[in-house]
Amino acid sequence: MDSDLLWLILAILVGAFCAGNLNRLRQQRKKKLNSLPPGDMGWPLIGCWGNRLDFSSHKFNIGNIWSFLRAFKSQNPESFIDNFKQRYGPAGIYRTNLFWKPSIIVCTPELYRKVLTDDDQFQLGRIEEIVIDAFEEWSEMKRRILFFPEVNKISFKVMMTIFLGSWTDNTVIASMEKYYTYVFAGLFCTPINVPGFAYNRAVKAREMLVKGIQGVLRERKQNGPNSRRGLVDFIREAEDENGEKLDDERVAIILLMFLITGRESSGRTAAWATVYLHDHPQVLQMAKEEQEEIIKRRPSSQKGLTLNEIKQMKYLSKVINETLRIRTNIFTLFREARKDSYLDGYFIPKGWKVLVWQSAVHMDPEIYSNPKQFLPSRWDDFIPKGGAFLPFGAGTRSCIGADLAKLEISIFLHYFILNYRLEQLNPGGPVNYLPSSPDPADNCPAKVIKIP
Ligand code: HEM
Repeated sequence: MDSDLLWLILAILVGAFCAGNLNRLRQQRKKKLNSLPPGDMGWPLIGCWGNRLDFSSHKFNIGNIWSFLRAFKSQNPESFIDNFKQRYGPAGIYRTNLFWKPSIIVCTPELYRKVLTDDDQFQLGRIEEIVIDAFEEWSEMKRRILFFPEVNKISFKVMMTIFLGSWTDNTVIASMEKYYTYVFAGLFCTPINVPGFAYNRAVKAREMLVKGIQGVLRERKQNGPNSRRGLVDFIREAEDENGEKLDDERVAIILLMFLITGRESSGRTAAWATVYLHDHPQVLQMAKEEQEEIIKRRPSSQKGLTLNEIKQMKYLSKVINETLRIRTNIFTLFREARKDSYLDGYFIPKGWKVLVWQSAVHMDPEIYSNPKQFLPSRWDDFIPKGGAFLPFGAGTRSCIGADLAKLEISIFLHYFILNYRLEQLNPGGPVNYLPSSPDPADNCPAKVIKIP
């Protein structure tokens, strides 16, 4: 994966962006240091004892990565930012050192938007490559594929690339996908750990997956640093104050968590959006016109999509919202009452689960008229009242991959809408809502046809 892209993803996940030209900064350092936002550059390892703000030695600075990982591991990622707020005031902008990069963290909506609208230079190359290659392969087959599982494969590849880096061998990714599929199936079956049962297969597959990731990490140690590194490289190199690192098994578990939470949901949403677009030719036409306009405005020297272009896809984002509403990925979210409490005047005993039934809210005719109708235009100037549209959850457990998911889905739809057509075998066929999320019962056999 491009290092720019990796950093973009990190920026989306933690709301940070890295400082730019180091030489220029060094020259102007004295003058500018005083105007840096409040914050600290974390713990030095070697080489920068004198001045924590010496950017020239940031490579040797483990920075704040350990507190970042600790917050993440303790299921309370916000505590990382809360800590800054407590120590340096509520400005919402702080300096730090994360993943060997001196960084500015921004955490107010205004600043967040400002940062994200300033970045024409980001290239989304590797995700685009994965998507384009898959479409070419499908269309060249000239026969039906099972559309939903195939889109999930793309999603898996994108996530592995972000996690492991763009130089990871395709065959390694393919074998890991096979094991991952068993692990995922194991989440929804009876835990009978006896050979021949799905749960036992999942346990074994998990071991193989961990071994596979350990193999990749070992190979990296042998081959030395590589510029196309992935998130995993940063995580496993991080050390705490006592010099402790996460072992490979824990790194593999973090990867598994990302895959389990992100792979099917992004893939499913991209696949349903494609199906809905093809079932609604007028909507498809409007989406296509928007994408063509974006290409027309593009300078001839530019290759591939930029983040700014994705932000211009206003109509497409309504298509994605409408898909997330009508095909809610996780129909209910769970919480547990930690103490006896009251909700809307009703008593909730300690230990009882509270299920937030998302799909009921998303299909409530009082909020969304004709809720079963796929109608992206309902999002024109429509801001749902609090709690009425939360496909990525809310609060401390909300989805950390929401921006990445929207990015991936937008790239997928951009290339599909402009270049391909979906010919389904059974349009409008039955849908399975269990074990967890809506999928076409027949996995949507379809031909992907290249538009001449
Ligand atoms: C359309 C795509 C996606 C949807 C609809 C979605 C939805 C959600 C929802 C509703 C939650 C909250 C669960 C709860 O409150 O109990 C959640 C959590 C989470 N999501 Fe996503 N997600 C998507 C994509 C992704 C991706 C691509 C990633 C990985 C990069 C990801 C990583 C996570 C993680 C790690 C959590 C757990 C956060 C925590 O417990 O602190 N998700 N997601």
